[in-house]
Amino acid sequence: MIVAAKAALRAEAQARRAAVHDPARGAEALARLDAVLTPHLGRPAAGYLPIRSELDPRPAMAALGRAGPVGVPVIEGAARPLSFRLWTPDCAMERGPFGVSIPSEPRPMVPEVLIVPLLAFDRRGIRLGYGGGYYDRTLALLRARGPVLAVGLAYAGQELPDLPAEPTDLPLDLIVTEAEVILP
Ligand SMILES: Nc1nc2c(c(=O)[nH]1)N(C=O)[C@@H](CNc1ccc(C(=O)N[C@@H](CCC(=O)O)C(=O)O)cc1)CN2
Ligand SMILES: Nc1ncnc2c1ncn2[C@@H]1O[C@H](COP(=O)(O)OP(=O)(O)OP(=O)(O)O)[C@@H](O)[C@H]1O
Repeated sequence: MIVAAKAALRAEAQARRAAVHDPARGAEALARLDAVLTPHLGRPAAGYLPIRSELDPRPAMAALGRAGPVGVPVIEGAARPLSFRLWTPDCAMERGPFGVSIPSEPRPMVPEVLIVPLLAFDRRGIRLGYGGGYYDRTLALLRARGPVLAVGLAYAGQELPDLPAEPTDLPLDLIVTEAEVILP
């Protein structure tokens, strides 16, 4: 039931995000993201390299990278948590699974602060992703090891009133949009 409801929402959420994708909105969201991340500069962090109409977090990742290690996610296989490879703005990249760019050099790192991509979110911090369950498995693993800050980065137009949630869905700690910072 929930799995089918999520699948139907994904197509709608992709279209909604594509419709609000915009560099000016992205810049406003990144200004808010910088303010949120400033107290965490120096902690190991992870961002992501955007695909489709995802908001581009690379300016924030570059700032984090001047203060500490920054990684990006790598799919290790279905039903497995993500791993993270060290990323710098000029590092050599290659094409990974699902057309996502990953650093060619597999220098592993473990993030404590994560900028998380998403298709849709709600005010409770529930997120809808592409459906692999990768971030849920990854956050479960990282949170079992120590304190983690998971920050969803999205356009305000990606909000939906009440996303269907499974027991494995772990809420985000914060959601940053061009309009506001949401504390679930
Ligand atoms: N930029 C970015 N990097 C990321 C993620 C992400 O959401 N965004 N991920 C977050 O987990 C992981 C990649 N996960 C992904 C999973 C599926 C698809 C995808 O395109 N799925 C197809 C369906 C494919 C199928 O059914 O076989 C689709 O949505 O059309 C893309 C990325 C790791 N890196
Ligand atoms: N920690 C977990 N342990 C076992 N199964 C999990 C876990 N997290 C998620 N799953 C499974 O993965 C499936 C897909 O998860 P979900 O719909 O939350 O993906 P998503 O958050 O949209 O995708 P992604 O995180 O890859 O962007 C779920 O239906 C669930 O069965």
